[in-house]
Amino acid sequence: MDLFNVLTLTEITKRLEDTFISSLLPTETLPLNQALGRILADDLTAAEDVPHFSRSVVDGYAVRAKDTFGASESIPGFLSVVGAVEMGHPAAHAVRAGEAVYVPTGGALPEGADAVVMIEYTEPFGAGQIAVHRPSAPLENVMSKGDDITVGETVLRGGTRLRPQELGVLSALGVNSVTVFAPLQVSVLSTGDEIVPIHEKPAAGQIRDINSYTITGLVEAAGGRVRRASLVKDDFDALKAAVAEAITDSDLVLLSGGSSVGEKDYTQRVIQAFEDSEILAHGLAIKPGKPTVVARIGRVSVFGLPGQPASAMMIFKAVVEPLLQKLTGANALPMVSQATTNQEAALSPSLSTRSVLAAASSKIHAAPGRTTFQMVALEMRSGELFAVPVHGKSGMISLMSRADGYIQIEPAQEGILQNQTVQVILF
Ligand SMILES: Nc1nc2c(c(=O)[nH]1)N[C@H]1C(S)=C(S)[C@@H](COP(=O)(O)OP(=O)(O)OC[C@H]3O[C@@H](n4cnc5c(N)ncnc54)[C@H](O)[C@@H]3O)O[C@H]1N2
Ligand code: MOO
Repeated sequence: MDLFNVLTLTEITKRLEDTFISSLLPTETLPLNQALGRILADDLTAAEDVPHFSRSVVDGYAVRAKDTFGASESIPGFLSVVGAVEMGHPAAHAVRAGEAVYVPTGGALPEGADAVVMIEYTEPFGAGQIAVHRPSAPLENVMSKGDDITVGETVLRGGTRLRPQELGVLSALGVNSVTVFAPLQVSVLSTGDEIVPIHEKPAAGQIRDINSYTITGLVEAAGGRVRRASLVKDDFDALKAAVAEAITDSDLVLLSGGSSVGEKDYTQRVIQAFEDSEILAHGLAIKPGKPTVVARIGRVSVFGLPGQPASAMMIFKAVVEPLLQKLTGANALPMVSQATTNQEAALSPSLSTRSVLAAASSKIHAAPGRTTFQMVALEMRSGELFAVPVHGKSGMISLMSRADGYIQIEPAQEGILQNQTVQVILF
């Protein structure tokens, strides 16, 4: 196959960074309830303490801890109850020596008190007295002012993807709108004369369009916005027109099919027909997914993903997603792990990926000189987690559906031995 300009994963990642990562990305300010999954543009400093008053974390009696020292089941301490805290109000009574104030969970800690005894360790003793059966340590059952978040603290870093818990931090601080990076606009173009829309029954020789759905899903899961997902025939002019339209409103164009060097594989020729275009790579030293085109038209990054559904997904995960993350301002982690062993890889996982360590259930072969991606299913066997290779042709979509994740075998590695610990990057 006459692919030229074949680059390794490390090389293409570097080229992509050099070509596309510019300094400032567009931002927008959104109400907090629309910011889930978006990437915070700037560091956020707490303007107040959370909580901004000391609170009880249990239902019980606010006390001075030293008044309870030595209290036990057989020799309780006795305290006078001088009041009760109302939720949503500051404590109306201070606690002095020998006194206690009832406080519900989350209620304000009265002045003078430094601990709360849980109600189950007390007993009413008549005449406004309680018996305390257990000693309390200072600050026991108390969340002090600023314990959760301290004023002046950098609570969130720019580049953080906002998960539900980050929205929680922002709400605790009363931040009701946030500045986030604008999502990347993406066009998904699936090519092939044999591909039919999924509502059609394919005739012999035809197949339904899988890639539009898998690639759209991958883009959306990575925080991008799909402007269009269209099917295009294997026709130079039709493909050129589709790409011309896509680059008017997209930051990233993802073609699939036609990236090889067959007679009707137009991707590379169409890209080259645009002014100010550049082929960064045609062919990657990656398995699967070797016939990939990586290019630039103006400031738009254009990928010709392999037509095989599993390969197209894999190339997206390995090459496109790290770029997409970078371009949307996600945390400045390195785009590629330089790791040569799995131990190192475990320490430098790629962007926004989650991984687990597991033992390889069998020997896994690798393609010499290429980065090999091996799909695996995870299985628990007698309390140990195993990565079981999922084998099949890269045209099989069920292969991806059976896989929980994949392992990345570096070009210098010969393969994986049975029982060797591997890092499984989860889908
Ligand atoms: N002589 C050689 N032929 C091929 C080589 C090679 O090294 N030498 N590499 C093979 C590999 S590996 C791949 S991957 C494919 C990639 O080729 P293309 O990117 O040009 O893709 P197509 O030929 O158009 O399609 C390949 C395959 O995928 C199916 N396909 C395409 N689009 C979709 C879609 N949207 N939904 C579902 N399936 C799709 C298509 O029907 C083909 O079966 O090249 C090999 N050939
Ligand atoms: O490399 Mo192809 O992308 O195996 O299917």
